[in-house]
Amino acid sequence: MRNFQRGLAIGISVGVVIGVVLAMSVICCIRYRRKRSDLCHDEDKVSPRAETIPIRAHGADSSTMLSDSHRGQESPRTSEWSNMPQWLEGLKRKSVASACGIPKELERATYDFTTNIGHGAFGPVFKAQMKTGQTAAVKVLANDSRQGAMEFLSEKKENICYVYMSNGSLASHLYNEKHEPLSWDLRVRIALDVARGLEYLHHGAVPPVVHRDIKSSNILLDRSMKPRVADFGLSRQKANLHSSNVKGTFGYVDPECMSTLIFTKRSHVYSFGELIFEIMSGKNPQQGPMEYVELAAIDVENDVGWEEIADPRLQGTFDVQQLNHMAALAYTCNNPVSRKRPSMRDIVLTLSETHKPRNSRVQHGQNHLLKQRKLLSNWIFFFLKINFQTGSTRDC
Ligand SMILES: Nc1ncnc2c1ncn2[C@@H]1O[C@H](COP(=O)(O)OP(=O)(O)OP(=O)(O)O)[C@@H](O)[C@H]1O
Repeated sequence: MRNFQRGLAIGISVGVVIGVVLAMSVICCIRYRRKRSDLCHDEDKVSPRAETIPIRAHGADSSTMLSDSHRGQESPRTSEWSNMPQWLEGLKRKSVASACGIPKELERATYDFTTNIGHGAFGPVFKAQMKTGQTAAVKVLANDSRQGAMEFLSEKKENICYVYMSNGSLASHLYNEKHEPLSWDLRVRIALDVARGLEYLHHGAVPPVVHRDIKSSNILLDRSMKPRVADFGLSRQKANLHSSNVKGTFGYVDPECMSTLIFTKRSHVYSFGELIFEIMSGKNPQQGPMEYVELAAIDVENDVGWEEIADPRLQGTFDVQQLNHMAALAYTCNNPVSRKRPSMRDIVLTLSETHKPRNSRVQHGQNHLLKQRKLLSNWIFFFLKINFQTGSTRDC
């Protein structure tokens, strides 16, 4: 009996010890997993994540649509890859490859990668006719890519396929002779739509996103010439960004950012100012300093007198008042001191007012004139009344 009791006690103790050890291992395991997933989330917070930006009507991101439906799928790494040319190396990466489904589909959709529609810093871009009936633009990382594989992955992560923008880039319409010159009205509308996209990134997206590479070749136009901001390779989900080196494209980069190495929303505003001047003048900021803006600014008084910057391709067919408003706005965007630049919200308000149909602007102007006249007549009446009263007092 005593032996039995001792055995029972030992059994229970061993059982308890095993139970405790097991419970502790389970707890450790759970804690470890939680920690890992927290780490992953933290990485997400600072990593570039273009794919999380929702598309808006006039919106900012052109990089989702097709890829969203494939998010998280694993890529089938089959032997099909082994026959791919070397410059398709980027497609081998599982997250990139997963975006468009199986590589065979991509090959078929791009007619064996023969439908080249452009070439960027990462490599070639192809037009793809997907089985779903959608047309896509497919970006591929070239071996001699000017931008790194990491940036390619950060932009494309799961987004190698883009909504196809049949009218190509804004840059091509501004500079390529094969396109008709953009009308003035279209230029104003494009500037306003791009501003709305950026306003959304700054004030609508949570957390805010800074694109860091606003330029005319990253503005793509759909078949009804509606613009979308593309190329989120350098974008970040933070309001202020410290960077060890300056990112962006020469000519559009905020000079203040070059010295502080801090990229803010207002650095974005600077690039947008350059873009407005580019849209109005047809001169590419990448081709050198915008001295013509400073020269024109000398003759400007009360925000009037900017006409000389107008693109010669417009042949004088532009609204002078709109041009003056927009140039004055762009000039404030390019203020060397970032805190003196307007916010994207202010910019949208100003551009919307500029874009209003002429009639309502004239109406607005007339109302203003009427108010001024009324004020003047009130003053005259008041002045005469006083004089009359003093006159009659004197007479007494
Ligand atoms: N979604 C798209 N629809 C139609 N054409 C596109 C699309 N994306 C890119 N392209 C074409 O491919 C060209 C290269 O695009 P990509 O974004 O790779 O480079 P980029 O923006 O011109 O230059 P960089 O990579 O130096 O910023 C564009 O100028 C455009 O003509």
